[in-house]
Amino acid sequence: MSVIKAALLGFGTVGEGVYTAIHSHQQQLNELLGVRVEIVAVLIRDKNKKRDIESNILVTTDFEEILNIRDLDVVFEAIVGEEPGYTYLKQAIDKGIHVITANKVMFAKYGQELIHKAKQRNVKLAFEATTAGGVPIIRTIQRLLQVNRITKVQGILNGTSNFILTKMRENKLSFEAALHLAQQKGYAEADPTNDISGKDAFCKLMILSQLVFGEQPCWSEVKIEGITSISQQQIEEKEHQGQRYKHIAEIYKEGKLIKASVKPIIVDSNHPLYWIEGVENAIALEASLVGNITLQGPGAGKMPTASAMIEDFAEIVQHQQLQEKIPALQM
Ligand SMILES: NC(=O)C1=CN([C@@H]2O[C@H](COP(=O)(O)OP(=O)(O)OC[C@H]3O[C@@H](n4cnc5c(N)ncnc54)[C@H](OP(=O)(O)O)[C@@H]3O)[C@@H](O)[C@H]2O)C=CC1
Ligand SMILES: N[C@@H](CC=O)C(=O)O
Repeated sequence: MSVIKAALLGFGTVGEGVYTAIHSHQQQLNELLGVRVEIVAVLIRDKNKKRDIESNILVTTDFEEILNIRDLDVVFEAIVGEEPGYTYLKQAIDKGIHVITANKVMFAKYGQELIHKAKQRNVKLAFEATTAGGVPIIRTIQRLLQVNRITKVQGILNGTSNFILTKMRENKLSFEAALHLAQQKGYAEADPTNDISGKDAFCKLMILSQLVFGEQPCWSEVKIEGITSISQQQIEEKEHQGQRYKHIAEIYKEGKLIKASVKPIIVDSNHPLYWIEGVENAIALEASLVGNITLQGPGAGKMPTASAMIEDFAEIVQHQQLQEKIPALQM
């Protein structure tokens, strides 16, 4: 059986999830792909942290060491922020290594450039995990709605915000207590500023905009509002009126202009997003042929995000195998 060599960039919530998923689903991967997946290296920042990683795996803070691994097939990138993720992924693609990323901050800005680079280099770049955690929204748009013209996307794209709003309403938790819980559960980023300010949902919305419309609106013209100004009292008042606060990201086209917004909206039970609770995300698509489709599922957390990355991985290997059978097939 052939071996696929993989490296993990980052071993936090998501990186560790990918590590666990590869081990727990090795059998399924074997059966599906006819390969054994071997994690050969893990990139981290702090060498002194205790980690449960097999002793034969290279654990390093030096990305060069990973690039120098012979016949490395794929990297799973789950580190934080634009840099060094962008530089590392460029270097990996240049070396002909397939890339799977969860890093939306980096991808919202540099995704197009990396996709272009990957095409030139004939490697695969997959990014399902950047948007809506375990919900297969990227794949749905890419593969299942190729002929449809999508006219509008509206969704709850940040699991942490939705979790906080739900906990404040259902359990009467303070904002701080709910955020703390979201951090403990691995939903919120280590620095949760982007989650609660709306920036995280904005990055995901920009990734969807690129996918759906082939372009993004001018970032500085998009109104971005988070959930920090919503008080417990406001949430309770709305609850008594049968309404809920939902943090909603929306994008549509008006003529040639892309209109986008990210903000809390008060909705009643007639609104499909009223029912989306806790860490769940949901994305409603309006499309020319099919009409309305809503996808819903866990929007953050270790295993849902790892699931998105493993599914990307399976698709890359299958595509690679197909390409080897039909060499003329372009990526
Ligand atoms: N948590 C979630 O539910 C989701 C997260 N994401 C995205 O996935 C990525 C990872 O998230 P998450 O796992 O939660 O984050 P964590 O903060 O839990 O983990 C980040 C990991 O990256 C490593 N790291 C950070 N900076 C560097 C660097 N400069 N060089 C090498 N390693 C580095 C850290 O190393 P060390 O351990 O040494 O500190 C750590 O292992 C982020 O981009 C996030 O936005 C996407 C979808 C869902
Ligand atoms: N912090 C993010 C994680 C997933 O992208 C969120 O809460 O949605």
